[in-house]
Amino acid sequence: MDHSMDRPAGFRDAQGRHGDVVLPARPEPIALDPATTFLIVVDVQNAYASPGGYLDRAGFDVSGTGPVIARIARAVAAARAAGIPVLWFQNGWDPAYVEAGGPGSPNWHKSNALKTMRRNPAANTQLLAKGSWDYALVDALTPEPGDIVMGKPRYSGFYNTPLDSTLRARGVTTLVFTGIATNVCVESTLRDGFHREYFGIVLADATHQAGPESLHRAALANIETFFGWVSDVAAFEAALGAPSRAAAGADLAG
Ligand SMILES: NC(=O)N/C=C\C(=O)O
Repeated sequence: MDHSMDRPAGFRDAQGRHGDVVLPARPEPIALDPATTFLIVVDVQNAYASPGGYLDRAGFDVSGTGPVIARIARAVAAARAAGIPVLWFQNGWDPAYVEAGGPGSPNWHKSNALKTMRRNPAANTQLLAKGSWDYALVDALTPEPGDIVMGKPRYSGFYNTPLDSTLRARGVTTLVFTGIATNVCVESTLRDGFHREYFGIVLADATHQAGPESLHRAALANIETFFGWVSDVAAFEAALGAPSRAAAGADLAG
């Protein structure tokens, strides 16, 4: 069924933004135009989502990532059906770790991946190294032709990447975020986007934290209050006229 007639065309939201799609969100609904919107999938790599990956080895709980990945797949399908481009980030560095920075870089001191490797050199693991299983996107999510796959060397997707020029060349104003981790790379990229005049929206149930769940909630509260908008996958699907599994009574966790 074509739901496009159910939506008010040319809606102007509380921010005065104009868009054909109205997305229910906190702190208020936000209008978006699929022609000027990107869906960003942040770092859904084995490192961040799979047992045996970097976060798991560093002592972070990744047991809740499965349902999140399933909801990311739904958001990706809804975006593609609406003509919204999908951009996949992969966090990491060259196998020699030049891009990670040495002791002169705060990244060298703060990265838990680098610290985990230094703590146990005998394990000889190459966490987040390009070309490794750890760096690869999870098997359940596969970019398609027409998607953009972009590496990034730090938490923010804007730092030392062609993200800004890629978006500006396409007239993009609005970024819809999914991925891992809510409180690190998702929040960092959304914040950097805010400072470059991009409207950032997080689909909360398509993100997962690094650390305790309280960090996920805190990041979302911070984003909702200061930097952007918070919505969810069922609302995104419904706003785009995609069939929503939630509306059909399906298990949201699945
Ligand atoms: N993708 C992320 O949010 N990464 C979080 C931590 C790290 O990369 O060490």
